[in-house]
Amino acid sequence: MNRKLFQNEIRKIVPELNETQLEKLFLYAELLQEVAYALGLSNLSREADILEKHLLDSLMLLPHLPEGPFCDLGSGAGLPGIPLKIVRPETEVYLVDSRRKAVSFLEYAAARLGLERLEILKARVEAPEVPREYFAAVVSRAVTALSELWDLAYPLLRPGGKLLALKGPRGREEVEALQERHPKLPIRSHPYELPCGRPGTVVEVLKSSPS
Ligand SMILES: C[S@@+](CC[C@H](N)C(=O)[O-])C[C@H]1O[C@@H](n2cnc3c(N)ncnc32)[C@H](O)[C@@H]1O
Repeated sequence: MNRKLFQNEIRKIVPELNETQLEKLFLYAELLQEVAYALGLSNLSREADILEKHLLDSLMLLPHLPEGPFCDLGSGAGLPGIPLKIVRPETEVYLVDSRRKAVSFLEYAAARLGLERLEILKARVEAPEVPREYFAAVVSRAVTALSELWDLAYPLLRPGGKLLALKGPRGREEVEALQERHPKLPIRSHPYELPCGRPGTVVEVLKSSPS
């Protein structure tokens, strides 16, 4: 996907996107291509693939993302957290990853992109320094199966908050496994398809408010 096509696709999701945000998305794509790939934090080396399969894919979460602070669990090179932060600059965001290499890249990228109200934590998400019952959403891609992800995200979410997981073709099986464990848990699946034809699903799991 070239830059022009990317721009058109992004504007379908974020009609109010401004030039600064667009420039930041392109700069972030360059950092993924030049730095994250060399560090082994990204498996894609072509800008066209990075724009579509990393950035556009991450932004598929946006229509489901509530207002309020969110945490990217197992952020790696910043996916999906950094693209979401670029288009929601006022939102408080935590990027959490246990790997030093990932955190060093995240700190470098945040400085180059001039991102504020951004906490980068080198920690396992189970660790006490990650706020509990605080986040309106926990977002995550390519970290672990949905059932385990729910166990990790649940304590971080405020009541009424939601887990938003980007899942590939195995998403349906993972939803069924979680639903079997928790029959009453409100789970919704939002399927999508990237322009290259690759299917994905945003899985949304709600932490109920006490009644
Ligand atoms: C395959 S990478 C995916 C990175 C990124 N989310 C993406 O989509 O490209 C998984 C990342 O999750 C991190 N991770 C796995 N379990 C974690 C945990 N319990 N706490 C914090 N980070 C974790 C790993 O260190 C790794 O960087």
